[in-house]
Amino acid sequence: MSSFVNPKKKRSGIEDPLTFKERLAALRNLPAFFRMVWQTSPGYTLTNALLRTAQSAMPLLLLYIAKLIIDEVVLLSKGGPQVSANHLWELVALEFGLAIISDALSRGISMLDSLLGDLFANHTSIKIMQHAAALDLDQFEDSEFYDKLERARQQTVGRTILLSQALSQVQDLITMGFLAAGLLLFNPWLILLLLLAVIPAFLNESRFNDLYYKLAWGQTSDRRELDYIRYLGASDETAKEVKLFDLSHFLISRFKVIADKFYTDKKQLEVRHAMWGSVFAMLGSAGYYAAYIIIILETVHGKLSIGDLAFLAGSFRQLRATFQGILIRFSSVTQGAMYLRDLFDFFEIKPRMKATLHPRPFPRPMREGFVFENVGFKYLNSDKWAIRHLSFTLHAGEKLALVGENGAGKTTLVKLLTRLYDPVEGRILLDGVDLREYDIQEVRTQVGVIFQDYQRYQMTVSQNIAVGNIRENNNLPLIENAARQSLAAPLIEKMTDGYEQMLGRRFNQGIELSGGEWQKIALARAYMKEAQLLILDEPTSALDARAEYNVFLRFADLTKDKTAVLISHRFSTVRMANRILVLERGQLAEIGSHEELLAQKGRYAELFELQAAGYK
Ligand SMILES: Nc1ncnc2c1ncn2[C@@H]1O[C@H](COP(=O)(O)OP(=O)(O)OP(=O)(O)O)[C@@H](O)[C@H]1O
Repeated sequence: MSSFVNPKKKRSGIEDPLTFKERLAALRNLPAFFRMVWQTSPGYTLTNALLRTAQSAMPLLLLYIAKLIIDEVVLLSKGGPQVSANHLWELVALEFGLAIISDALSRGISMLDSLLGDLFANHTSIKIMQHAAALDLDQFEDSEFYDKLERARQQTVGRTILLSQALSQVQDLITMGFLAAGLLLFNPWLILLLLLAVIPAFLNESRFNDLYYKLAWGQTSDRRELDYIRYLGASDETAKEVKLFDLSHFLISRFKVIADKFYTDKKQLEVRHAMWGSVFAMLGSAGYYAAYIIIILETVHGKLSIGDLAFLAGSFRQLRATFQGILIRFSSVTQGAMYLRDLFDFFEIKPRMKATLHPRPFPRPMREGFVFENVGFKYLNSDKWAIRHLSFTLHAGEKLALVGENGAGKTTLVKLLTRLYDPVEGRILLDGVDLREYDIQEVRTQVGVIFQDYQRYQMTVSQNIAVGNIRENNNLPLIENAARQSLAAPLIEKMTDGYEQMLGRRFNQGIELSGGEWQKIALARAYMKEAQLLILDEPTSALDARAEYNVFLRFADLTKDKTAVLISHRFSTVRMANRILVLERGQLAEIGSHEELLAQKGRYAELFELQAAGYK
């Protein structure tokens, strides 16, 4: 299979620099987000909301009780022996009780945030995997779709932070409501002063939020390069070449250039932010002290008690601090809310391949085989036909080899046979009925295929083989049998842990295999189920010539009564097939047996001679 990396289209969503208004609009994603959180665990969500509401009343209650205590102390200090201190101690006990409750609430809230966050990340990851599995293969090849999936996937863990931040934001707003109500009751003018103290600071913070965001946005592609260099410079997959080509100096100096530029830009902004931030903080403090002076004067003139003074000054201070907390959190909450859009967009993508309402069962046994009728296919992201005007029959029981130069369309043909894609033009018939009429799951069960770019699962040997028929995951005799058939058994028997041997270097005690060894293991997957059509798309390219020959001899033997398609660039293998189909730029060039095609002296004969000459 050959596919080029597409030049990235303009990436949607988050990467465009958004205005402040647009960022506010992103908050509209939050209700849907909270619905998802609710679905994750209604019990935890409700408890969390209740605890947070209770907690948001605490600052006001504590301040008010402190006021009552101060007033009571003043009264007692002035009063004679007839004044009882009982009430004072009741109040102190009440404050003590509230302080304990408030601590317990905080603990409960952070515990629930953390648990709910974990559950949410798991729930979302599962939803993403389920949704991705339901989509079509060609959707994964659309770069915009892929970006969405990538971001949705990366963001699941980040969203747990959003959860606690968004909840804290709501909680702080309620706290502010309570405190503001307290202030309003005593002196409405103080609210005006408060607004004066915080609004300029808010506007300043928003402006800097925007500047930070724009800076980060402008650096997106450099940042990706930085991540890429970091990966190249320190990863198991690249270590070999980095050493041999002595790339580390080159990579480090490139990294330094970009990273230093980031640092300088960020530093400039940080310094400006710190300067303006202090100016507006001063303004805020001036507002606070103006209010404080008013309260002090009113107290001196006897309009307010000492307790009122403490209460009002405390409320004012706390209101300002809470508001600043909201400001600081604001940018990360909106940023998080914008990423949510990617997640929701991803969930809204629907599969395009239509399932029939009344699917037919796969014929058992297949009688006629597959007929391609003028089949044409082009990939979603390409204007070029990968296959066009293709008509031929794959008879039941036949062994057909596909031959053609790189990019001729061999893998595409296989993908059409397995219904990873549907033809754009023409149709494929199975026993006279359009392949689309059959149950897609049945097609996938009855057709066994091993692609050239098969996955190397970083799992045990037995799991690596069982993926060919994962329902038989625990059926060791079947797995061992498959390994014997693909000629992988002798290799596995030499491993320390045999079938339980972990493969790949990612996990503890995993061992790395050679390309050919991996292929033998992957080939065993083909023998895990009783498929009627078996397809090997060049999964033997890393085997040496003798091993490939043996594998195909065995394959021909084991598929005696089955239909088989094989793709190989080695003609010694290809000639074992009953018929050979030569593809040229997506079209059928020749079809026939090895002898017939040689006699025709066409494309096949030319390619065959070319390879034979190489061995002379
Ligand atoms: N996912 C894809 N998206 C877009 N174009 C693709 C994709 N996969 C393949 N193509 C294009 O379709 C054409 C046929 O590719 P295909 O992989 O079927 O060739 P092939 O004969 O299997 O090649 P090879 O021998 O190199 O494996 C090529 O021009 C290729 O660039």
